Amino acid sequence: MRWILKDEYDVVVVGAGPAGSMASYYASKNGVKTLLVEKSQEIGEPVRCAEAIPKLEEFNIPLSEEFVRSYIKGGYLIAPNGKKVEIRGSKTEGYVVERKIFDKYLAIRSAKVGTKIAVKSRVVDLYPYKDGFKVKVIHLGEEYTVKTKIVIAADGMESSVAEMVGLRCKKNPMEVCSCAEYEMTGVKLLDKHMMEFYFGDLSPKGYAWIFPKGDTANVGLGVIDKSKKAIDYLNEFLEHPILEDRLKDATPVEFKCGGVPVGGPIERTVDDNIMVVGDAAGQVSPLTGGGIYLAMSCGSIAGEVASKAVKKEDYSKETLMEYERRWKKKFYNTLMTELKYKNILQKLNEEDLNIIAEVIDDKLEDIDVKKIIFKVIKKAPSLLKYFKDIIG
Ligand SMILES: Cc1cc2nc3c(=O)[nH]c(=O)nc-3n(C[C@H](O)[C@H](O)[C@H](O)COP(=O)(O)OP(=O)(O)OC[C@H]3O[C@@H](n4cnc5c(N)ncnc54)[C@H](O)[C@@H]3O)c2cc1C
Repeated sequence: MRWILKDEYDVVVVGAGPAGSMASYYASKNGVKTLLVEKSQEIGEPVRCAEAIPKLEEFNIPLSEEFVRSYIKGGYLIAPNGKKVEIRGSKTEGYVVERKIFDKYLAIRSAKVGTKIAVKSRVVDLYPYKDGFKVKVIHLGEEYTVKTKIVIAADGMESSVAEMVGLRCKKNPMEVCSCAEYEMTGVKLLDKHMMEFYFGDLSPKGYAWIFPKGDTANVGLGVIDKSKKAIDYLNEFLEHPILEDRLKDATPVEFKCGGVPVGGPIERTVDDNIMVVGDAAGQVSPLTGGGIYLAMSCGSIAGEVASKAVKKEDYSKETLMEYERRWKKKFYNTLMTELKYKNILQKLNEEDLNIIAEVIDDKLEDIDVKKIIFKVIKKAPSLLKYFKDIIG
């Protein structure tokens, strides 16, 4: 490991989550000398995730791999009065994976095309110098300085790297949804569907979920609220009468918790010699808190752009802006629209949520939110004030 940290690189990627492993894979695959630095002892651990990923087929990853636990056929939205609304379509189909194995798989795939990987190695500082950055890394108590032309900050929600270079600001923290989750055996599931519970007071400004995961299920909840811990909300949720039948034979086998940045992406994700990707850039669905697909997609773009920059020997902000243009073109509008929906959902009380569930009682093949809004307003004109912005 030590010799790896004594070398010089074209690209140093900080963080071996899905964003970092995809970025390093595409940089190395295109012949660029790449180092992936991970502070944890084991890549993929501790797990902080409900592990559901849509559109995994896009990434050319064999889905026969041992990390796939369940195929998700669709979902049910469950209202406070217990009403279930089935949703199907591209937004709800996907896979639940074993992230411990999945994250390792992605990192190993990257190593196979040439990425050097340093675990138990924490990036603690960056110093600009004429050719790029000197990256200060602590590995087993010893300090190393690694020179690189480009840094890709994929160090997750609490990204210190983005802060070090002024692309994120401590004074203006991201809006964070606090999550807690039990993986449980013995949960009575609804076929191959995930369930999402919008229950107002039980999960303030968030929602609760049950995702099938092979022999087990992830049962969790996210809240934007500081008055109580997410685990306390979760324990209350588990006691809710609506879950009595589903959980009567359930036993927790693992507890997971963490935060998801749901306030929308940061505006600037690029500067000279640096790009910020994944949770570090707030590339997370504000509505669902899902970030793996976005981290993988944006990480892939960052890796490709880094390799082009190395070939051109131009590491300037102007060249790296291709990354920002590409990810924004693909995702920015959707993320900002989801942010609007999330802000509306947070204002609705349980009665309003019941009305919406009533209105969208049909099976939804592919969610057309505008159609739903028109139906909701027809049934409950008092809700118009919330949706005015969206329908114009
Ligand atoms: C409870 C919970 C449930 C979730 N459920 C889902 C879900 O079902 N589906 C979904 O799509 N998303 C879900 N998410 C969100 C998802 O986990 C993230 O969006 C995703 O992991 C982001 O990937 P990333 O690579 O950007 O960051 P991470 O996966 O957070 O990876 C960042 C890596 O950087 C490392 N690191 C940090 N700082 C340093 C440093 N200074 N030096 C070296 N290494 C460093 C970390 O150890 C970590 O390995 C959930 C999140 C939580 C908390």
